[in-house]
Amino acid sequence: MTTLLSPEELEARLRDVGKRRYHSLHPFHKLLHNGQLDFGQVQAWALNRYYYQAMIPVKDSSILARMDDAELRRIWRQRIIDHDGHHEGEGGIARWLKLTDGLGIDRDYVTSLRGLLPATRFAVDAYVHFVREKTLLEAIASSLTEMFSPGIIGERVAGMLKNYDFVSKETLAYFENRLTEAPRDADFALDYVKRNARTPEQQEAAIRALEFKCDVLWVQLDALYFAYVDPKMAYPGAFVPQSSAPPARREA
Ligand SMILES: O=C(O)c1cc(C(=O)O)c2c(n1)C(=O)C(=O)c1cc(C(=O)O)[nH]c1-2
Repeated sequence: MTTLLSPEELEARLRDVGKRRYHSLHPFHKLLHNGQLDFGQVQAWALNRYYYQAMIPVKDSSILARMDDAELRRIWRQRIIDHDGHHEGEGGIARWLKLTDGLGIDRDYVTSLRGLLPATRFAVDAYVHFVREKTLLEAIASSLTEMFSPGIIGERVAGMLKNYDFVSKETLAYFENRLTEAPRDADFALDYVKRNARTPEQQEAAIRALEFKCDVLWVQLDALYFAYVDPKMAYPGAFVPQSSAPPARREA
């Protein structure tokens, strides 16, 4: 890219990345939302995604540490609070564990990360390394997938509630907060990128950063697909579903 885009043109290019590459397009998500996965496959999704959730505040702490402007830090630190909460048992990570609890996976097993697919670990770690190694502009731009997340979250919650009797509004509560947090975070990050990508090279780098992040999300679903939907081989040590159906519900 050699010409400087207007802020509006840059925004259009960034939105176009989502239209082409966001993980809403991945076949695994279509199966998840349309009720075409069995219980064990949904468990595998929740267990692997726990690592993404757990590392988001680590990633945001790295970004925060690179900000030399107190005003910026005051805004960015809210993301860490959203995921960690102020106290034990609060925040997004705790809410994600309510989902894995609801799906009957032992908490210690989830948080031990012993059942993770290797590609989940590598993809998530790549995101953390990216924000440490690239420019602050690229680090912030890489969070812009959140521009697209309210759409997929709405689709996911409605689809899962309709199609799986082993999930409930309570177990999916994680996503409710994201519907307000994600647009707030994405609006701020988009405004930052539009104001601070002032050369064609910086604009190109911001677009590439968002593409990279789409890849981080996409390969996590590739890994789930090849391990649990169309397995050609077992992943040594990874979580093995015990059953394709949830255990029978006991009457209270
Ligand atoms: O459910 C989803 O599809 C989805 C997508 C994304 C995203 O697009 O990166 C995030 C989340 N959820 C999410 O819950 C979350 O906390 C989050 C933080 C970030 C980020 O890059 O800082 N993305 C996302």
